[in-house]
Amino acid sequence: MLVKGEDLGIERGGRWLIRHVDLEIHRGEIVTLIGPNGSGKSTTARLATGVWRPDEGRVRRAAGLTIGYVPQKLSIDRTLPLTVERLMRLTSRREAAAVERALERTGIGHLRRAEVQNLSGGEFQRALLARAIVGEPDLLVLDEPVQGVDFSGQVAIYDLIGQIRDETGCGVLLISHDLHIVMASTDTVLCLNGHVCCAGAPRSVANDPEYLKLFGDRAAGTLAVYRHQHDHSHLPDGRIQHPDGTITEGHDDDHAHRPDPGGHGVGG
Ligand SMILES: Nc1ncnc2c1ncn2[C@@H]1O[C@H](COP(=O)(O)OP(=O)(O)OP(=O)(O)O)[C@@H](O)[C@H]1O
Repeated sequence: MLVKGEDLGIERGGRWLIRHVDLEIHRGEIVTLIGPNGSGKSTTARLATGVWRPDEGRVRRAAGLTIGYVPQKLSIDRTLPLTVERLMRLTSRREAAAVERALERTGIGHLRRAEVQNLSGGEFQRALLARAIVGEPDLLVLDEPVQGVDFSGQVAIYDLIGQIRDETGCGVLLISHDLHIVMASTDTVLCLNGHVCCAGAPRSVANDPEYLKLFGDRAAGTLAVYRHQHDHSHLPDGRIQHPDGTITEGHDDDHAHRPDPGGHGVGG
């Protein structure tokens, strides 16, 4: 267990931002927080990491837990001259070799000396991810790590996060708005709306009436995609076997809309 929060509540200005939230993150597990704007996702992440203390409930963290963080907003002016290398060391001292490894790991080793202001949306997010993993943390906390990234770039970044998890065994607490990707690349989903509406494996959350109520048509869409992904198997020769046993030729466009960046986390 890396982090365990029980019955968490936090009050600001006479209002409960979240209440009765339970959360548990294990080594090697990707836990994703979803929910509408203002539903308490970032607040929950702040409590989990200890940036804020809960007014109710308690949080336990593994002894000596180290955390790498990609914030939702970075308080740097992206128009100021700043190289990627310096961005990596802005808030903590890091060995040059560790910085280089992290940049290589996130696929932007060649951009070490590039100006941050010239990076594309995807490159910038990769730089933030690199910055979060330099210290090889036990837990990665990623608050909307694909902002400003186009769809295929998002899939690639989620795929990368899954690879980092596989290689390092770190736990990941993710905040995401993309229900499709979340359902495909997460172990556990926590659906928030000031409280926990529903939680569990993506499959069970996608079928939960609370989830469907909260996200309406968007949820119905995820469910369709989710069922589509999991109602058949892919044979080694590329053909597709359906639940009734029939086999059809696999077509590339069959999965054109499929967001699964590599099948991390969800069992078939
Ligand atoms: N320091 C604070 N003082 C008072 N209220 C706050 C504070 N920080 C956040 N809130 C309020 O808490 C609620 C939850 O905010 P939070 O940022 O956790 O939501 P979120 O689910 O991450 O939203 P989004 O998807 O828009 O990022 C919001 O109504 C927000 O206005």
